[in-house]
Amino acid sequence: MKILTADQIKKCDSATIENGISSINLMEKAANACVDWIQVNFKQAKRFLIFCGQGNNGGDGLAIARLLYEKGFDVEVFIEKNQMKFSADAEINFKRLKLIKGIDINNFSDVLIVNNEKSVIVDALFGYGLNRELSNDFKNLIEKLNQIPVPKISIDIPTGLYADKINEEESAIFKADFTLTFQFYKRSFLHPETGKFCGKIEVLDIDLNSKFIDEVKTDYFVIDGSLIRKIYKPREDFSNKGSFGKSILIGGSYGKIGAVLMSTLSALRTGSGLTFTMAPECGNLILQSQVPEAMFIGVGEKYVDDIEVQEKAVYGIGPGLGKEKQTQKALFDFLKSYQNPMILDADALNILAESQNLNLIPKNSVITPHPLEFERLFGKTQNSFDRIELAKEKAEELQIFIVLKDHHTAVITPERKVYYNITGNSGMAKGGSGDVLTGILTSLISQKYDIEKACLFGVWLHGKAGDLAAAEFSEESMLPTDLINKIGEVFQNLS
Ligand SMILES: NC(=O)C1=CN([C@@H]2O[C@H](COP(=O)(O)OP(=O)(O)OC[C@H]3O[C@@H](n4cnc5c(N)ncnc54)[C@H](OP(=O)(O)O)[C@@H]3O)[C@@H](O)[C@H]2O)[C@@H](O)CC1
Ligand SMILES: [K+]
Repeated sequence: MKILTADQIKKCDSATIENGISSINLMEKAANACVDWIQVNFKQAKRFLIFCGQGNNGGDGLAIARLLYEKGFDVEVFIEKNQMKFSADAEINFKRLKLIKGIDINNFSDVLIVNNEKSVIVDALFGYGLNRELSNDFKNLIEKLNQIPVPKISIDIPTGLYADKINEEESAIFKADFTLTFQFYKRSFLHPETGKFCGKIEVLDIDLNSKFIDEVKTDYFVIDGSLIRKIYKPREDFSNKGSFGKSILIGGSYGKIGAVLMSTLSALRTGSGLTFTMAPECGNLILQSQVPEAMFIGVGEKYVDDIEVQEKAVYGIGPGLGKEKQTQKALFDFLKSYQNPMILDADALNILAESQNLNLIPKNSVITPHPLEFERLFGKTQNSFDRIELAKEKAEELQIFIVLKDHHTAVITPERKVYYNITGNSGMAKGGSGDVLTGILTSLISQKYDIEKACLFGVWLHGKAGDLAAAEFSEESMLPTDLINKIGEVFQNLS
């Protein structure tokens, strides 16, 4: 799914209107989509307190107020009575609303502390039209609303957030439990500094002009289920273990054998035909007894001191590797003698960061840093938006894929495209989750998935398995090994 900027959404809006539907009817459609969702998800609510701005986001709020009232809910509307100069469509909806006797229209300043647990606050103050910091009056209102302990819904975007950039200063931002957004994810929903204000995101389809959406150019995408269905290749009949590639996971050191073990197990669970673990001898017994399906190649006693080059294999290097001098030398020797794409993670990245010898990374390789590893490799950035920009530069410069791990992991391609993943949960923020991802990616690439597609599929699959694990064990209790055991269920649901 494409992510558009606020500017592009505005153009998409116009293209939709030029194509037949009037702007007021488009607003009605948007409001109806919200009300349909609210009716299903807030059946028990009694009273909706709806805060409306003067633009079209406010217009949506005014239409939602009328429609909810018609469905039998109690509704109160809050506007800035003295300074209101509504947009054309908001004005029409305001007039429609005023015809209804049962809806109180109050001033923002009339907001009281609401303790009724059956009340819901709806934020329709600003949407994608926000183009500057909020005035103090709005900031005070939002701070007040954020204190009220009732469920909160934002229409399109939580007020105070921009659609596609980070706020310049400490701003007051409406803290939603749910954001009902129209047609597209906005970039700000997917970054940690801004996304934390959105709560659960529901994307509501309002039939915006599909030709415009198909043709509009963007570097930013969300990885959704329909994209994955196009990427997924079911296993062919009449095949043998040689048809599904050879994965070699390299890593482990004394005390960190578990990391490479989890990568190995994940590669197997993702379908790798032949799977090897290249690890120090101290891991032999552990690996052979825990993962009998994998073959063991001993390299060193307590840490990896050599990397064997094998034909027609895909290497995933780094989990639990450590940074011993001999290990560093083994990695550099290997990178100097082997130029095929590989997956580099964890200590393999830390070793490269210390040497700053990043040109040794073979073209089309995949690196999987978390934000701190990214910083060690490429330097500090001010925020996660800047981090993505730097990642785009580096992915192009080095001609590699960067899988930037975060709450919403992003895949950045050498063509500077950015794909945000929306599966996964905070139960995965535990040591070991990254090792699982390395195994999954190695496995998919060894099965001849195109590298970009393997990255998209891999991060999605990883998150999806994490979601199934969280549903069974809770985010707190789920382990990376539970996630590995759920990979199969994700494949079952795909086929
Ligand atoms: N295709 C879709 O997705 C559809 C979208 N729809 C809805 O339309 C919404 C976008 O509406 P919108 O363009 O009227 O902008 P909105 O956010 O209401 O702001 C209003 C105006 O406020 C101003 N302003 C800006 N910053 C400010 C500030 N800090 N303090 C004070 N004022 C400030 C600025 O005007 P300016 O002052 O710059 O002239 C701005 O234009 C969208 O989010 C969705 O809810 C649906 O109805 C139909 C389909
Ligand atoms: K809003």
